[in-house]
Amino acid sequence: MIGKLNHVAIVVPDLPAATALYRDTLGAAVSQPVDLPPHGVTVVFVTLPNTKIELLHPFGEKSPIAGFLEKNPSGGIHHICYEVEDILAARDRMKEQGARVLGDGEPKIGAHDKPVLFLHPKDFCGTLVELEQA
Ligand SMILES: CC(C(=O)O)C(=O)SCCNC(=O)CCNC(=O)[C@H](O)C(C)(C)COP(=O)(O)OP(=O)(O)OC[C@H]1O[C@@H](n2cnc3c(N)ncnc32)[C@H](O)[C@@H]1OP(=O)(O)O
Ligand SMILES: [Co+2]
Repeated sequence: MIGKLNHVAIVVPDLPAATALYRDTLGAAVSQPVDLPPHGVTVVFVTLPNTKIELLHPFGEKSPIAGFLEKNPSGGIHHICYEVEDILAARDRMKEQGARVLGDGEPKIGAHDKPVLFLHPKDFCGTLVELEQA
């Protein structure tokens, strides 16, 4: 059911430093930072030939990544995002299979203006999974 790997997300303590690392040291194409208040994150996208890397930093008081950064002060891989053709069909299938869909179960519009959902890391081998409608 899942398709392409859309992105791998890394939570970072210092977004300008991480941007410089990917742009100058690794030589990648890096976007400007974008604040996404409904998601509680500021995001920088690194575009690679076959996928993207999402550099994340908490935005606002109630960021869902604040706890992760506290536990991983130098940063770390936070989630992996797979594309699906139909987000609502994917959600219903996940529920039928017994996987926990996070939040209220309704898709939100993600960083690429497409609907996204998150699945509990304890149900997917310790990895937080994001599904994005292609
Ligand atoms: C905009 C966008 C986009 O691409 O379009 C984005 O990606 S936005 C990306 C940011 N948005 C999200 O992440 C939304 C979905 N995330 C959430 O709802 C939350 O972050 C949770 C995944 C439920 C975790 O919440 P919180 O850190 O408050 O819970 P917690 O500390 O009680 O964690 C419960 C257990 O899960 C583990 N845990 C927490 N976050 C984890 C992660 N990212 N990867 C693997 N394990 C993780 C904890 O260590 C703990 O395990 P132990 O009990 O064994 O210690
Ligand atoms: Co993401």
